[in-house]
Amino acid sequence: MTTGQEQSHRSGFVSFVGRPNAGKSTLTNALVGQKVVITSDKPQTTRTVVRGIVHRDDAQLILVDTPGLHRPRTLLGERLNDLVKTTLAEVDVVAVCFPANEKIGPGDKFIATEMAKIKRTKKVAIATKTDLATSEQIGSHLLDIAALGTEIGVDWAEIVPVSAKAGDQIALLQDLLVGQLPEGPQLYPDGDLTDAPEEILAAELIREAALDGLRDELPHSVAVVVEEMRLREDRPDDKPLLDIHANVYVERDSQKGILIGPKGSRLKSIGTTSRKQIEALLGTPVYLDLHVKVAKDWQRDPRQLRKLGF
Ligand SMILES: Nc1nc2c(ncn2[C@@H]2O[C@H](COP(=O)(O)OP(=O)(O)OP(=O)(O)O)[C@@H](O)[C@H]2O)c(=O)[nH]1
Repeated sequence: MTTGQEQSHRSGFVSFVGRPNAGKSTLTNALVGQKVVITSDKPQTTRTVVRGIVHRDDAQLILVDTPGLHRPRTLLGERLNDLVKTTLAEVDVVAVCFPANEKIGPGDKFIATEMAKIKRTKKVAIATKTDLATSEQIGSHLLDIAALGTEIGVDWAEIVPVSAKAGDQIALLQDLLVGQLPEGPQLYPDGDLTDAPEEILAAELIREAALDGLRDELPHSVAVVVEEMRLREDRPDDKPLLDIHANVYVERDSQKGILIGPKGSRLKSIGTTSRKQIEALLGTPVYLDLHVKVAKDWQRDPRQLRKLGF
């Protein structure tokens, strides 16, 4: 039993929402202090619910990254929206991201209105990407966020301007989010940055590298599955090597050609880029074996979706 002298410990779950490209993934990484979630300049590329974990002496903040809420166009889109809603009803805090360099629009309003329906969860508003806005813009953006709250009936527990890129106000945001958490024990062991299986993290990094430089319509067609990941046997203890075999799935032959590139050049650079990132994340040298495969129209096929982990 505590005597009242000790500092209380808080723990809980926070989820970032906001329209595509609002900066949710970048913010998750900035708060955790390490890259655990893929970021991309293509909207709606975040698919897996990966948690980043912030460890502090006084608190544990578990960040749940969700795909952007959007009107579903395919079966995949519907699954994503279901995933988002289930996640949001279970977290302690929903942090709604409004990019400071853009006016609040119908998309933001749609999301904030959906959030207003989730009564139990506390809501925090975050003005993201403040490095892209002038102080006048930031000022009126904050007023707009407050006005939106009044209009749709959301009581913002906090309204915080931040820049994940510049690292501005990230520590303050961390404090404010911790302040919204209930008292509770540490939920994850020290040092865990995420509870996503390493296979999922590796698959996300490969997917991110594969998407780099692709045109708008292709990102939705790319899925990555790590088929096998294991330490190679008969290696000296101080020279481990992790073997990873992964498949990159696309929906059509033409897309396969694009991903592979002339003489396999694109696939090779996808492999090199993602291998380095996986090595940095897991701290082990990696041998990465990548194959591109066609899974016809996988986004519309429930069986294939399950196989690809959705
Ligand atoms: N200048 C600047 N750019 C940022 C900042 N945060 C994110 N970005 C950029 O904005 C783009 C989108 O960022 P993400 O973090 O992937 O956005 P998201 O909300 O997770 O996107 P979805 O997965 O599409 O929902 C990327 O190109 C980021 O580099 C920031 O603080 N400043």
